[in-house]
Amino acid sequence: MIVSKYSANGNDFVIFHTFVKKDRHFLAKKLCHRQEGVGADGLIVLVPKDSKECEYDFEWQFYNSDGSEAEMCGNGSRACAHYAFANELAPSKMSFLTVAGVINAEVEASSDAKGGMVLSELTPPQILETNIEHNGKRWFKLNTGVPHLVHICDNIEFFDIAEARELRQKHNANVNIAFVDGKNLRVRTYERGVEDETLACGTGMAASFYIAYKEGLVSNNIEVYPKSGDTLYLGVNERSITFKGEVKRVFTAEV
Ligand SMILES: N[C@@H](CCC[C@H](N)C(=O)O)C(=O)O
Repeated sequence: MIVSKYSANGNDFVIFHTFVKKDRHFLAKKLCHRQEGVGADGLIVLVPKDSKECEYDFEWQFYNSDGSEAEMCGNGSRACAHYAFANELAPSKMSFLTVAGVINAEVEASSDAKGGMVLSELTPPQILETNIEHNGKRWFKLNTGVPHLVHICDNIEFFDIAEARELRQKHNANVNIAFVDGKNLRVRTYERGVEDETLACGTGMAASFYIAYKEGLVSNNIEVYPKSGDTLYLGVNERSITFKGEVKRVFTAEV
């Protein structure tokens, strides 16, 4: 099979397209394995939509590296949009169906086959809890396509992974710490399904940004810096959160 490997600010994915819609959680585990597979945080499979009447361009299946299926993946949505456009499966402005709902994405005109800037509009954020207390820290829980916990911290250099693991289990959510850096935000994320910190998490950056915005700590248009050190541009309007950043096609190969 021919697959492409993408990096969206360090969050990496194996991507392919097929006519066949079926369960692929074993394949995800195999392909994402860092030593014995291609190596990635997740697997994305583009499949055709159910009928011509559907208003989106295609559907996707998303799996974490441990084989679990997730409702959505923000960085994956940008990598997927670039893949779809580069492989002539969709126009540069497209929409596709995820378990969380329809995602709109746009691949910028300056992009080429190797990558470029891609914007994704996430499903409307839902705040679930605003006052979870754990080890003397305040956590927010919200859904930006998948569930996230967010803590606004005063030291982004220290991310307690053991604590993140506990919280992830207890709340079945990804876990983020966010630091207000001037007008912008630094974010680190422990990802469910990867079961470790990743270099970037799109829905995690969006969740952190939304909480910081709601708490009056940042404006409605800011830069967000994930662990990889890259810059993403996040914005919120009355409908949704948009985020934009570079994606790179690392390689395409037969595996
Ligand atoms: N990396 C993703 C999120 C992927 C899903 C997540 N690990 C989960 O299981 O909830 C992103 O960029 O949003």
